[in-house]
Amino acid sequence: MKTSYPKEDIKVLLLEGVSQSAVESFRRAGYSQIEFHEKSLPEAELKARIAEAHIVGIRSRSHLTKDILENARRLIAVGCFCIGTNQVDLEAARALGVPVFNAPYSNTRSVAELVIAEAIMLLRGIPQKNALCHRGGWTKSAAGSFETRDKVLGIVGYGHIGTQIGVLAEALGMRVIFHDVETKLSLGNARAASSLDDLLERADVVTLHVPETPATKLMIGATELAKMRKGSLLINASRGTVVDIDALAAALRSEHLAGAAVDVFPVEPKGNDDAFVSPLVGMDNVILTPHIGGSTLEAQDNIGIEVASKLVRYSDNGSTLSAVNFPEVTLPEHPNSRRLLHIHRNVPGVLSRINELFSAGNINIDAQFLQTDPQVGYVVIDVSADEAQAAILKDKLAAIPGTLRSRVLY
Ligand SMILES: NC(=O)C1=CN([C@@H]2O[C@H](COP(=O)(O)OP(=O)(O)OC[C@H]3O[C@@H](n4cnc5c(N)ncnc54)[C@H](O)[C@@H]3O)[C@@H](O)[C@H]2O)C=CC1
Ligand SMILES: O=C(O)CCC(=O)C(=O)O
Repeated sequence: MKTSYPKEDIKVLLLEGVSQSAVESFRRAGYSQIEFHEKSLPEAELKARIAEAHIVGIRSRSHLTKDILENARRLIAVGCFCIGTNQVDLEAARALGVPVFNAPYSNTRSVAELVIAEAIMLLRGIPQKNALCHRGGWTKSAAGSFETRDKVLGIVGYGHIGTQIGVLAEALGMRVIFHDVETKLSLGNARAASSLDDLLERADVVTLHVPETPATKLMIGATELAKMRKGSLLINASRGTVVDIDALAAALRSEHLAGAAVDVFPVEPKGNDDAFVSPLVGMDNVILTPHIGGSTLEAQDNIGIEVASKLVRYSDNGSTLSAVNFPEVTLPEHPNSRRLLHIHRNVPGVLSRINELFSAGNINIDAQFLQTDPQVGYVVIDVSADEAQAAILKDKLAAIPGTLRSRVLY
């Protein structure tokens, strides 16, 4: 059957060593042209490779800027094999008619477990004791070493990760307070702090779980660090832009903070062979991890399956359920119809032009699905048409002013 993109022609570009479960999911779904890279690509190479691809899968390192997306003429969808989507210019992707998918849940437990482990380690002063032992030292002492029980954990960003941390922390006997821009249902005995400052002033351990947005950029700077309790601890496994890293280094040097655990950095190496540079390097009381909060085999395996299946579903069936930048439609299968997709700028008149086209051609519409957001309209039309009629319709759809993408799916 003639479609706009026969499956065997669809090129899938997978970067940053996304799990093999993703590769297997694409193969099982009948996609054979899969290009897999262990690392992120340098910008020029990324631009060149993505220009050939119909589907691209990335993690947090590859920045899909407006320029790169506009150059990716064949691209139909982007998969972020992670939670964060700040590395993609979502507006630019939407304006080009490209939905972006992610995995909003699959690695949250892994981050939560790491944060709890780090809170225990920091409260016991283990990072500095461990470092000293490695240098042949020995400090058998209880000074500066605390149980988690009855300590106050302040969670900034009480979403999927923050709430799980709260539940795990309460099981250890910690008292949990949180701050969020939204009103949130408290789980267990957790209580909302009256403000970020209130949280910073009360918590023994502050842990950050907000997304990267303009509002969270440098949310924790010198002023906020000064508000934290003397001897308290900071954990950041959210995004490197959330904390002023030089101010954090200064707060640790002055011993206002007793320690920190940092998984994300304003500038991160592009891959495992690149050097890591940070003002926190060499501080024994700081746990440094290479952005591996969500890097467990379980999480990566699940993410691979979750995101690949969303991309396959969009490519095979047109469903955009859970796209982060795009009108969402869930579509039933109509195997006896032909399915046409039309993505357009949401301006008056497009829908009537689409419908006129079918009535003028005397083509029966078996089902029609429409979803819009203020910028983009997405229409899926199942029709009784033969192959030649579908091809003509697709060309006519493509000629409607305001069209971003059109496609014969099956
Ligand atoms: N280190 C790692 O490997 C990983 C890091 N992450 C990062 O963690 C972030 C959080 O993940 P989830 O909990 O799943 O996201 P989520 O979306 O479920 O929760 C984020 C919470 O932050 C709140 N928030 C947003 N802006 C805020 C602000 N200005 N002030 C206070 N609260 C604000 C939201 O209302 C929401 O409740 C992700 O966006 C990602 O950047 C996620 C997974 C792995
Ligand atoms: O594992 C990754 O590549 C990124 C994890 C992360 O930061 C996320 O899921 O937002």
